[in-house]
Formats: sequence, structure tokens, C-alpha cells
Amino acid sequence: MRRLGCIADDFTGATDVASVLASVGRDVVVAFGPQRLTGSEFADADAVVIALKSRTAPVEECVSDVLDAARALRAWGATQFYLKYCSTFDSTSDGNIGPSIDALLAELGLTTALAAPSYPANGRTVYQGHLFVGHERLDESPMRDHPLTPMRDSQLRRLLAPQTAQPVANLFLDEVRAGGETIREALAPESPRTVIADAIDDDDLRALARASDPHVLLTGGAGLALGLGAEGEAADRPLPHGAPQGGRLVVSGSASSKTRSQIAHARSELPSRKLDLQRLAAGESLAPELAEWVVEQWAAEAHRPVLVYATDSLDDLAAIPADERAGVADRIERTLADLAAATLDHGLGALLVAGGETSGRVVQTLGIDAIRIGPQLAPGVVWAEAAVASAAAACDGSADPALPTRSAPEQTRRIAIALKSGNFGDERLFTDAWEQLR
Ligand SMILES: Nc1ncnc2c1ncn2[C@@H]1O[C@H](COP(=O)(O)OP(=O)(O)OP(=O)(O)O)[C@@H](O)[C@H]1O
Ligand SMILES: O=C(O)[C@@H](O)C(=O)CO
Repeated sequence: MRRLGCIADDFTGATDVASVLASVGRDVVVAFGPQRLTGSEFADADAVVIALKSRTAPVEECVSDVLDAARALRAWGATQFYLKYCSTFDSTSDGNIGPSIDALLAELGLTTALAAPSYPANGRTVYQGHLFVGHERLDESPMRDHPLTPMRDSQLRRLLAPQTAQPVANLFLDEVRAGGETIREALAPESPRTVIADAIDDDDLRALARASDPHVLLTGGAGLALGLGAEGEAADRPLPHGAPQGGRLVVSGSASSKTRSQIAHARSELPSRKLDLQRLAAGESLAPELAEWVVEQWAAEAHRPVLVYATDSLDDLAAIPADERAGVADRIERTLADLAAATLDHGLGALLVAGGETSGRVVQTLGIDAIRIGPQLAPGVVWAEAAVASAAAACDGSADPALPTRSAPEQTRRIAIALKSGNFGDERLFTDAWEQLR
């Protein structure tokens, strides 16, 4: 089996594709940045995903990060490469999908890219070159109004062409279903280009991945990874060292509609606190009092999950003046990350984070280098195992000094962590995720 090197443009996307790779039997590790690709767990793996925060970064910064990741993966021994971006093709006419593909093809000496964002398990399909989200075209779905990457077209060729120097072609469903030979011809090295493939079910994705030779750069959502496993093998994995003991916490900075329904459901079953956005906007630091409250809940009832969230209604977004929104968003992310760090020394055992940006901030604040994939919670959402340095994380200056910290020396221990994309999971996710940790 080829050693697979995957580059994901955000942190939740990285665990998404890793979860699919694990489900088809790959031994996969996620590294949060190319410089983290060290250590024995990587030597044994047959797939590595490097998580970047490049989706909405300036183009030059994104390309530089993608190239660093590609070089690290090549040094690790990758012989097949996969660029994971959002299944809703989140990008603008400047990038960053096209520039990432161009840079990778040149760096790796590959000729052709396959582009397959389809992810049927999460309702994303591509037909006649158009991307659908559930029953809606991409440009008629809520992605139309995404604050950073508003998707106002569903025709992928039109979306990609302005972003790339490569010719862009289509591979329509009848050609995909005609079989491996037809797919191989479309991806032949003699006609270098990016080929956008239709796929409306998992078998289409399997056929595409399996017909792709090593000269093809695989790109897309996580669904394409279904074709990269051992034939017929499927494995749902426990956490490598079993379920950790300790407090259970959900932090949500996501305002997506799926997350809002998960919050609405969880509020009736779990102790919950909503961030006071007016106080945050006024510059108050809320993490210390929230951490105290969380620790009190754990003291009152061990193992009861606790929820802290930013938004449960679109009115919350409207309440913040447009020119203050970015600042508030940043404070929300920092508050939730500081809260998680502050509870680390007070028994945090399992942490579920909702939202890609929020997940990035939390992982960085907790100083997590890498994770190993465990049991699945929903398509694209998994529990994973992370090593954390408890005392270091609580004393890095981001956590509140007012909260009493343990005087024990710094130690490394394991927690369970799940990074949930805003639009993934059913409404019971925050209340039922813990069943997998029994
Ligand atoms: N009421 C609010 N006002 C301003 N910003 C908010 C508000 N609620 C959430 N945010 C910010 O919105 C952003 C949500 O992004 P995030 O990526 O975490 O979630 P998402 O977009 O739902 O997830 P994904 O990227 O996985 O689809 C965060 O920066 C968060 O701080
Ligand atoms: O592909 C998806 O939809 C997700 O993994 C994601 O990238 C959300 O940010």
C-alpha cells in the first residue's frame, strides 16, 4: 500500500479525512503543522494528515504552508498525495484551492489533479459538474452567505478556472461509471489538467480513487478517501489507550445551523452557559469564571458533560455591529480556548469543540502536536487521542491566573478530543457523543 500524505486546509477537515481513512483500515496520524511531523507514531503510520489553517489565509502564505507540508510529507516517505479542502469547495476567485493545486503539482512533479469534493455521507454530491448541498445547489444553500467564502456559483469548473493556471476539464457521471479504464484515460499524464469529477455515491468515489495512478494529485473532500483503504476492510477503532477518565466539556464557537440545533437540544439536558457577548465586546475576560463554573459542575456530578457556547441564534450575530464582529469572533475563540486550557489541570478528560476556527485556536492553545483517530461520532466527526502537558498548558499565559492551579510538576497525559465541523453531526451529538467513551 502506498504511503499517503494528506494536506488539509483546516483542522476539522483534517480529522474529517483522517476519520474516513481510519474507517477503511488505514493507520493514520494527524499532525497540527508540518513541524510536528516527528516522533515514533509517524514512523509506523501508513497515512499522515497535516492540518493547516490555510483556507482563508492570504494566497502567498497558503502556498508557502502547503509547500512546507508537501516537503515534510515527502521526507516522511509519502508516495501518494491528497489535498483535502472543504466539501462545499470554500474558496474565492483568488484561491485558495487553485493556487494550492498548482503549487503541489509543480513541487511534486505530478501532471494531473483529480478534483472530487463530493461527500455523499454529508449530503454533498457533484452531478454534471455542479455541486449540491443536500437537495440544494451550492449557490442556493446557506453557503451562499458564508462570511469569508460566499459560494455564489455551483458550477465547479467556473469556480476553479480563475484560481488556477492549469486547464480544467470535467469527468461526468456516465464516464465515471464507465469504469477504471475511462477514468484512467481522463487522468492520463499526456494531457495535464485538473479534472473535476462527478460523484453521487460512495462507489463513484471509490472508483475514482482506485483508478488514480501515483502521477495524479488527489484533491477534494473527505469522501475520496473511501477508495484509499485495503479492499473490503472497514474498522471502527477504539482510542489507542482507552477512554480517559475525567471531566467532559463541549465548547462551541460555531454559529452554523447544525451546531445551533445541537445546542438547542443539549441545553435541555446538560448544564450550559452562554458567553455574554456584550461583556466580551467590552473587553472583559470571561474564561476564569466559566472555568470555575465548569469545575463546580464536575464536582457536583462526575462525568456529566458541560456545555459552553457562543451562539444559539442568528440574532446573536445581528446583535454585534458589523465593524465589531471580527474582534468579537476573535475574543470568543480566545475565551473558549482559555477555558479549555484552564480546566486541563482540573480534571478535563474529554473535550468536544464545535467549529473549524474555534478548533484551530483550542488545539494551538492546548499545545497539541498530533492526534490518533478513535471511534466515529457521525460522518466526519471522531473522538481522537491527544497528549497534553497539563501544567504547561495552564501556565502559558493564556489561561487565567486567578483560577487555582495544581502545584504538581508538569506532566504529559492523554485526553480525548473531537473537532466538529460546523455543519456536521445530528442534533443529539453533544449529548450522545460520550457513549463512545464508555
Ligand atoms: N455571535 C457571534 N458574533 C461574532 N462572531 C461569532 C459569533 N458566534 C460565533 N462567532 C465566530 O464565528 C466563527 C465561527 O467559525 P468556526 O469555524 O469556529 O465555526 P463554523 O464556521 O460553524 O465551522 P466550520 O468552519 O467547521 O464550518 C468563530 O470565529 C466564532 O468566534
Ligand atoms: O469537508 C468538509 O465539509 C469539512 O471537513 C470541512 O472542511 C469543514 O470546514
